[in-house]
Amino acid sequence: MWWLKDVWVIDPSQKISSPQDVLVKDGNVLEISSSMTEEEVLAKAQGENLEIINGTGKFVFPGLIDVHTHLREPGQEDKEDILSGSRAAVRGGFTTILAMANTQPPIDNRALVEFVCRQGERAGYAHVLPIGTVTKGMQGSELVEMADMKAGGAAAFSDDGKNIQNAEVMRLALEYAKLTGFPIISHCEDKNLAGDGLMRRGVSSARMGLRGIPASAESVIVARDLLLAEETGGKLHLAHISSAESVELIRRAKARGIDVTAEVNPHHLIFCDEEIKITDTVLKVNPPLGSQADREALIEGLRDGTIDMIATDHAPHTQAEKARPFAEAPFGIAGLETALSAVWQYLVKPGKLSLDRVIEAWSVSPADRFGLAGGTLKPGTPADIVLFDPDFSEVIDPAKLASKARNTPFLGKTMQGFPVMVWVEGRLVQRDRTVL
Ligand SMILES: NC(=O)N[C@@H](CC(=O)O)C(=O)O
Ligand SMILES: [Zn+2]
Ligand SMILES: [Zn+2]
Repeated sequence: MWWLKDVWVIDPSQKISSPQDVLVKDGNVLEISSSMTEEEVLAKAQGENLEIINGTGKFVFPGLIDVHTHLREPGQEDKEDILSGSRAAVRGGFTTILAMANTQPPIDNRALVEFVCRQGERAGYAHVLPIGTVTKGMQGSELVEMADMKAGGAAAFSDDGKNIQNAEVMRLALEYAKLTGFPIISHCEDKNLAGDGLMRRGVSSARMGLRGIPASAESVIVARDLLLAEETGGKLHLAHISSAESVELIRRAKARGIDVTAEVNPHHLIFCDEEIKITDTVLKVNPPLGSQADREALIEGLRDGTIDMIATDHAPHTQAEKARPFAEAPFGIAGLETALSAVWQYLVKPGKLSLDRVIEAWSVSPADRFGLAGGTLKPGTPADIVLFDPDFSEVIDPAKLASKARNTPFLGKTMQGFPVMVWVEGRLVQRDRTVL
């Protein structure tokens, strides 16, 4: 049994944000209360071994749920695999991760869904839930067998990495997915507008002489998908929203009652196109980083609830791939191990976002939208818990990363604010930044 003493508990699902004590027993949260005596706790332990953690100055919140991670297994295990990715997850404070379907082969049938579930269970760290593709082979034309994949353990459907260009296929997908109750996760990118662009089109791309991707490459598909969601009554989730224009479209759609949710990645909240260097591909990501005005609009959208969730879009790549010239390197930023710290340091500490809102957006909302366990510390629920130390500082050292990937903009930097203990179903899986 665990007694987390004098911690600041943030649980937006129960409207708690105050100093409390937390008891964890038999894999579940037993009790949250602000007045526990040693006698009471010992009586509850019923002779079981009791570990007391002094949490003064630290936060406890429900484990983060990341609805957008690329774990690369099967097929590209040199970039990441389910074991390394789920270890990286608990190191970063995530107790549940949704694994994107753009593996090799893509997760487009029940057998593959079951394979990902099984590898996640074997790894035994964060809960790993597979996202199935929307179309067979991610080819954008023929729908997968959604009900069968749901029965196998899929949690959502997405052709992430590629946009479904054919609007009729997207319409059918939204309609058909209603049978499962799952959202279709859309990677909004018009292929023709994006062309072979390398970064967001604007002053910076012009200055660097790099081919640009206009903001409209995203927003025209956001608009299309919102219209299709309205027409079908289907559930839509928009991945990695990156522009002010998209935020405004979502705001209006929500006012109309369209069943849409949206996520934003930490890198779009923290960096902008001006920071990209042609000699360093680490900020080469899809969708590309926008302008400062986009970044501000994304923060405002997250604050006012237009954007529901934060998600890492953890996109691991090998060092050899990322060492290629800018035009040839793959898009993607690895995020699992640094994302929470980055959000703490760049957004919460400077007062741009409250920690309560961050937990709501990274734990409660994902659980609600995708119908997942977690996102709460309600007594009787599985203890997926994070103890976060805002003062803990660490150099992002490649030797310490649990992920196979090194493509993070924070490599070598000193960061502050980290999860220092993480439990999955009451089992301690990370302590003092070491995965157990
Ligand atoms: N985000 C990225 O830049 N890359 C992702 C694909 C994606 O999320 O669209 C990847 O799979 O590497
Ligand atoms: Zn994508
Ligand atoms: Zn992605």
